[in-house]
Amino acid sequence: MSVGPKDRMEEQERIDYVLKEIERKETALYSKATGLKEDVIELRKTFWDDVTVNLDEPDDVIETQASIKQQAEFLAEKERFHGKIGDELKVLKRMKKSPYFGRIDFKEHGEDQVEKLYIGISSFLDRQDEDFLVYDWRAPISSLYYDYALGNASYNAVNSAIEGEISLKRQFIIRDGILKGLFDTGLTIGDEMLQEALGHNASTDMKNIVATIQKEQNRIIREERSKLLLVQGVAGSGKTSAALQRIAYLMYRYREELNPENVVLFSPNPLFTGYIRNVLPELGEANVRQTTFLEYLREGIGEGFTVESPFEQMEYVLTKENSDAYQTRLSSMEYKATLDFKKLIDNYVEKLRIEGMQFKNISFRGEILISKEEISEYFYSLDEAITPVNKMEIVAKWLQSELKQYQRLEVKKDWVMEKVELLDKEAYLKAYYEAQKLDEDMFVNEEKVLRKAVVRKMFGTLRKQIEDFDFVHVAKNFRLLFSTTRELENTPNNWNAICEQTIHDFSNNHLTWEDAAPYLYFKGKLIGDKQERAVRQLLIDEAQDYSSFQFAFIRHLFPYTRMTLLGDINQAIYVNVTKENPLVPGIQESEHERITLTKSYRPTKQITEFTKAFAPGVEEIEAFNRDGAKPTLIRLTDPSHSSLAILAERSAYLEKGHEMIAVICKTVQETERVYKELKEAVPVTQITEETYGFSKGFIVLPVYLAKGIEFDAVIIPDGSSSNYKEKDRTLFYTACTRAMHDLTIISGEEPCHFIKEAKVDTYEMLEDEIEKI
Ligand SMILES: Nc1ncnc2c1ncn2[C@@H]1O[C@H](COP(=O)(O)OP(=O)(O)OP(=O)(O)O)[C@@H](O)[C@H]1O
Repeated sequence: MSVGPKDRMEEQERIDYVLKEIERKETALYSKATGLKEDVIELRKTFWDDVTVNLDEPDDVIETQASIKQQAEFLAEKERFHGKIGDELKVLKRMKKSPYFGRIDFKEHGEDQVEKLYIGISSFLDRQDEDFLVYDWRAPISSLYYDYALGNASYNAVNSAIEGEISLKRQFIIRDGILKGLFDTGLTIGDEMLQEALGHNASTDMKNIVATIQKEQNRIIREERSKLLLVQGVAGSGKTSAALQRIAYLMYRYREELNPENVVLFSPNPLFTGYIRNVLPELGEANVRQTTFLEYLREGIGEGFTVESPFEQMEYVLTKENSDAYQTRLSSMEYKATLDFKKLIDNYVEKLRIEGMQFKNISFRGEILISKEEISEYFYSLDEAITPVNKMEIVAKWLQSELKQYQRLEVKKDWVMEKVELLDKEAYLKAYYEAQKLDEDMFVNEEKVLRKAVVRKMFGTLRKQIEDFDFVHVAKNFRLLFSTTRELENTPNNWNAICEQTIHDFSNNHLTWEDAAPYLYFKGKLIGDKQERAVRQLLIDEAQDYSSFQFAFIRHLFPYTRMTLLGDINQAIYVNVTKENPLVPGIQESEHERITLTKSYRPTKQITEFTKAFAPGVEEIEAFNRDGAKPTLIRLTDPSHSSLAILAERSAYLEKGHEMIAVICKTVQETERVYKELKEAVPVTQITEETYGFSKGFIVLPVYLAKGIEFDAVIIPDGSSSNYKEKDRTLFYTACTRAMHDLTIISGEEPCHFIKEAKVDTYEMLEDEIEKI
């Protein structure tokens, strides 16, 4: 459909009009904000003037408290209001650049008038606050824009479906208030806009996609019925984008009930967390709780252990094939990823209800006050039917009261007076005033009070230990699981060897990644865990990398939470976790909705056509129709020329205008080697597990840190058959699909067999070109 100059002029006039209205609103808000700011400053200055302070009688104290509270609330309300205006102003500032991106003309059945609906990042009303000049993209009516072509259409209003007809669907590219592009389309969202969105250079910050959300992605964003939403999507199909717009949608839809703290997003690594941090603020929403599962586990496990990261586990798998313990470790990983292992833990906890629970002595100044045997005796004297967690609560109460007795005895001992001198000034004064209040001999009292103060302070640590259930020897109990449960049914053949290996790691206070979630789960079974009851929505990106055990544990931790799992089985890079992953089609899950995305938007058509030949899965992969050069394979007779080849490709890509060029390696070992060689020649950044952000330029990183991220061009420095074997298929596929515009694979004479699976006309081959230079 063609758009004429008249349409263009009319649309620009409307943009100008809306911009003027935005500016008017902005001015009004600014003056309101300035007034409020002055009020807040004044209120802070004169806070105490309006508070009646009288502490003579208990009644007066209560009245004073009420008065302070009232004044504080008044101030907080003003500050909140000021903050809200600030947020509104931020949105208006963004709207001034591009007030909207879409328009649909919709005639509701039974109405005479066609309504022109303009859709942008936020709603904007006219000056009478009556008509919408712009509709928020998340408003129910805006779903028309994403879900329908021209013709019959409907959307869900409060209680019913509104039916009608769309007679026009128009898309705008507006930059700094100027109309740069205008397309009418009969399709859902036209190709032109997508071409424009995807044709840009890659960025260090992810962009929002609200202007070009596709119908399938819109389903993910707006799905509200299911408790569990499973999204399997091929590389670059917009899973992360949909997840973030979904959060923005839910925050809008449930703005009365949902705060940023009620939503948690698990992402694969800190670099990725940094990469997506701007999407929600750009849409006018605050960032929700974002963390990695590793961080979450480390926090729960505490400081007693070093916890291996999934990346360290991965590096082990990829580089330690020759170590003696390798096979045992692999089967340990496999088994500990399963629900069988969870069952084993559950059975073991059941056994501990009857016997064998390990405790720690409660000691004070080198002397055992309450022995572990006494604690055990008390524990097992309680009714067997009570769960261990509830029993621990009872034991803790008992210990606190026992402690009180010891505290009383301790006060009279000689050592106490020596410690009195070490009391800080505040504690000393407190004790002194307390003594003064007692109606007896001041001198005698002072010593008594000071003694008590010293002992109370020193017993404080013990009380805290009991409060934290630190009288239970969780680590020893877990370790004993591996020495008392030998040769069980359903355990792997080499269970004994696995047990020895686990005990060895444990004795060094080290938890492998495969043990981390099981240990925390076990800990929770004994002393209770931090169930996240306030969390309403949990989104897990790269969900293909979680094991069945980890999922079961997450469900246990988030009992009242709706979950969205997004991932790609093709990119499951961790060993043995995929078998029972809920993303695998056919895996039984109750009350769930499954959405599959098959179109890949990130890479050019040429890259997708090449990579889909060796994609590990069986599902269809459809390329988005964006043109680029075919991927290049550079075969070297002398592999030591690899750096030269990388540098030549880098120069060519810079010349093409690429700003983010990544050399993606298989392992950290390879990354370090390549980085060392390259940094002698050009500025280059190495990305490690601790990297929280990166700038544009030339970077080197292992594939598992590139998960979820994209680059203008990707160079794979060693795609030889000696480096990538069949078991590395998902790694190789993940590395290749990070490229938006260009992909180069360098190999020795024998490229990995995945490349041979691709048709020869899907890539360019250069042989010995570099060597000729
Ligand atoms: N509807 C869309 N409009 C514009 N851009 C889109 C759209 N969908 C996806 N993209 C772009 O495609 C790229 C890939 O998206 P995203 O990272 O969300 O995909 P993904 O499925 O999470 O990828 P992967 O699994 O490979 O990490 C991003 O640049 C994103 O902005």
